Amino acid sequence: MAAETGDSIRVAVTGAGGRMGREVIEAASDRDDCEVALAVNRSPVDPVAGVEVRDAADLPALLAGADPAVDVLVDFTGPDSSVEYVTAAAGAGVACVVGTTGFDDEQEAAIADAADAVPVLRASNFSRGIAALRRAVSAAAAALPGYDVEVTETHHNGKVDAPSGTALTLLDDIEEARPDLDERVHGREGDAPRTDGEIGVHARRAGDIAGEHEVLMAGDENVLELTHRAGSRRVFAAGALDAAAWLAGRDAGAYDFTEVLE
Ligand SMILES: NC(=O)C1=CN([C@@H]2O[C@H](COP(=O)(O)OP(=O)(O)OC[C@H]3O[C@@H](n4cnc5c(N)ncnc54)[C@H](OP(=O)(O)O)[C@@H]3O)[C@@H](O)[C@H]2O)C=CC1
Ligand SMILES: O=C(O)C1=N[C@H](C(=O)O)C[C@H](O)C1
Repeated sequence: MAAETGDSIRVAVTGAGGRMGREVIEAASDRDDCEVALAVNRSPVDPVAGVEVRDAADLPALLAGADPAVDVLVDFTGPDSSVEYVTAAAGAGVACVVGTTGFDDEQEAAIADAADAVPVLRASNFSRGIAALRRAVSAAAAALPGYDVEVTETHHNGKVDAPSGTALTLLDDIEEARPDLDERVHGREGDAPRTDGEIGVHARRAGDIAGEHEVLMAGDENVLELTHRAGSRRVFAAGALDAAAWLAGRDAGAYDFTEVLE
């Protein structure tokens, strides 16, 4: 059973000292539908928005001993730690919202295993604008057969994974609508022209840009550009907490952010 309207859910935040972890804790402090019951980080950090940050190595014991219990763990960390934390949450019967990107196939499988035990909701991007962009891109790709498609993402200089998780999601969407596009060309250099099956993929890293994604579709004498820009990380934190409130109390299984928005 999902949490009833009006209930405040108890959230555990991993990576509490990171850019997104801090943003999630700060966003939760402004909401009535959730409270941060537990915050952990690998490295020691000072309290965030008045919330004490505990040692992430103790997460399994902290989850098991939480009274009242934690409802949902919200994870924005790295692929290795995300698998570790989600596995710990599954062991403790705690639902998970996962925003971390950059998983390899083995790590993807480990997260999928956790969804056999608890509800797990993942999204490469928790902004509603990207959810709308995905729908627009799918429709445009299907409507424009034969057009050349290029995806460009731009992020802050601290981002580790490239291309971004969102860019990979958009690429999956484009390939589903245009099965003839079956070769991802990352960056481009050399002396050969573009081939028909290519999708160009470009990752830029600069300054403190929160996240920009652009899909360009070009045919003869007309060009369509669809762009989303996140103004700050607040939008991702709000979406992740909306997802946590939606997920609490649901059955075990894998869920998608688009379901929260339906
Ligand atoms: N889905 C979405 O909407 C969004 C997803 N993201 C994704 O969230 C993730 C985090 O991004 P961001 O907050 O900017 O990153 P930061 O580098 O600012 O923070 C990363 C956090 O994860 C911890 N961490 C990283 N690696 C490990 C590890 N191996 N073991 C334990 N802890 C670890 C860090 O701990 P420590 O302090 O000890 O280093 C830190 O708390 C990325 O994958 C990013 O792509 C980001 C924004 C939005
Ligand atoms: O690392 C980030 O900052 C972001 N990561 C996500 C991604 O990889 O797509 C989402 C957002 O663009 C910000």
